[in-house]
Amino acid sequence: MTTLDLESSAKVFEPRSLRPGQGNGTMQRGSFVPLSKNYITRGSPGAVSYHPHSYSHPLPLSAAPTSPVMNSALLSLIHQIQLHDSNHRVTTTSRDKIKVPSGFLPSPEHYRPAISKDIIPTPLWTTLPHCILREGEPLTDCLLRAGMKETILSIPGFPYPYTNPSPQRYKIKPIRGKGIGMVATVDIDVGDLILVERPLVLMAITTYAVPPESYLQQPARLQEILIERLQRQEYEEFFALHNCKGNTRPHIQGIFDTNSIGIGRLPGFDGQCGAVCKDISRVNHSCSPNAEWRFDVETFTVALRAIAPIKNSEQVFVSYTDSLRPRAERQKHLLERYKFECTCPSCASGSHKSDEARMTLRLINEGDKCEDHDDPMLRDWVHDRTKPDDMILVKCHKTIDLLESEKYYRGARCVLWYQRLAKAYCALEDEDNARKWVQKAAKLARANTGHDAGWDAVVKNPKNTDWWGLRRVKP
Ligand SMILES: C[S@@+](CC[C@H](N)C(=O)[O-])C[C@H]1O[C@@H](n2cnc3c(N)ncnc32)[C@H](O)[C@@H]1O
Repeated sequence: MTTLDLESSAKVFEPRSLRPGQGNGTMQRGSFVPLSKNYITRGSPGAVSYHPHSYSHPLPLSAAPTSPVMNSALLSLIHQIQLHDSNHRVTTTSRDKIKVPSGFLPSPEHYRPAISKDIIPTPLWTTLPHCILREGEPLTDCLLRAGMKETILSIPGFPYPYTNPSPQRYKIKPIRGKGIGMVATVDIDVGDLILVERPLVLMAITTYAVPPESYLQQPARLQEILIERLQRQEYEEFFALHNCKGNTRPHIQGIFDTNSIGIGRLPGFDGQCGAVCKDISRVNHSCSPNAEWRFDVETFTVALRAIAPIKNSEQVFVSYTDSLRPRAERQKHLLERYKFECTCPSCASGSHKSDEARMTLRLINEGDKCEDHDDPMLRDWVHDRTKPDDMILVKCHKTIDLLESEKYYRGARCVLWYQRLAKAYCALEDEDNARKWVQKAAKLARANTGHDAGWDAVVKNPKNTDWWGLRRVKP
């Protein structure tokens, strides 16, 4: 575990509150561009203001952190253009074929910069984003490492606007035997957004992968300083969260260890980060989860989306563990780490059927040679006419049957089987099945990435894609 020097940390402590009218408005490295009146600071509705950047970085930065002067409509337009311009660009003119997205779903790490070895992992307490776009929008108190804030602020257009579904699609309420949980208040389809939330707090955790139980254990004082910075409402919301660790460790650490959401890597730091949210941290666990969270650095929010259909009044679940592991291992991990015994259908059934199905899925994943932009299984089938026409259909249907029997729809490896099946039906010119599976692939792509990843265009017209007829069955 990395140890952090509190003495030197004090030098990089940034004030919490955003006061109106600060800064001189000149742009230099390490300072912000003043914001337009569309940016509103906390506690000063409508004020023209920004957060002065008091931290001076010892390293040359590749780009000055900027915050463009533009309104949210313009930001949203730029976002659309950037999305359209990404690797997964789709062309919808009738002349060109629609490109079916290849390989895995896009990685959320496209902003990950090269990390300078000179960066010392000094902690930096700060508040992000540095401004808000709408009155009442929450901010996140962060414990970062040197260089992270600059890298995040150098993302063009940061922070992007975000909106929540209206009316609200969930409520937080007591659940028998599970403390508090989240329940759907409408029917929610696969890929649909349940909510988007700015975390209460966010922490850069480690520079390397470590066992789950120890990875959150920052020195307690660092966490305390972070919590002391919270505004009154967020402070109360943080302390209202569950602490499953009792008095085995400081209370704040217990809350972190119970409620932290692993959000992976953030720009400017090669280690893992975690966030605690007011509502998303209330979602309980199932080994057959119906929802998945994903951190989006541009909006600085966690989005919770359905990965399986959720009916009105049903509980929303995520997975706290590697749910393809055998039941006994999952139970052990959940009991040690979160102090509960899982009673989800897969754990409760007590039969070996679920373990066997999950073991098969694990082996299938491990043996799968699909890489980012190359899927040898599909490529060989398309080009090698000696292979049976239904080879891909049989493999995909077998795997998807297993996934569906286990109600397991998590991650890019799982979505890959739906993508493959959709492509195979396009290649075989089977229009009805192509439409059915392309639609499922599109919904799961959205559930896993937050956007359609190029699949919506394929849904509209599978016959106009570059996969259509690639493996036309000879008459
Ligand atoms: C991140 S919190 C989830 C919200 C929590 N239920 C609450 O009351 O605030 C994790 C804790 O919720 C409880 N929990 C989560 N999933 C559960 C489940 N499937 N069965 C029983 N308890 C569960 C455990 O106490 C666990 O330590």
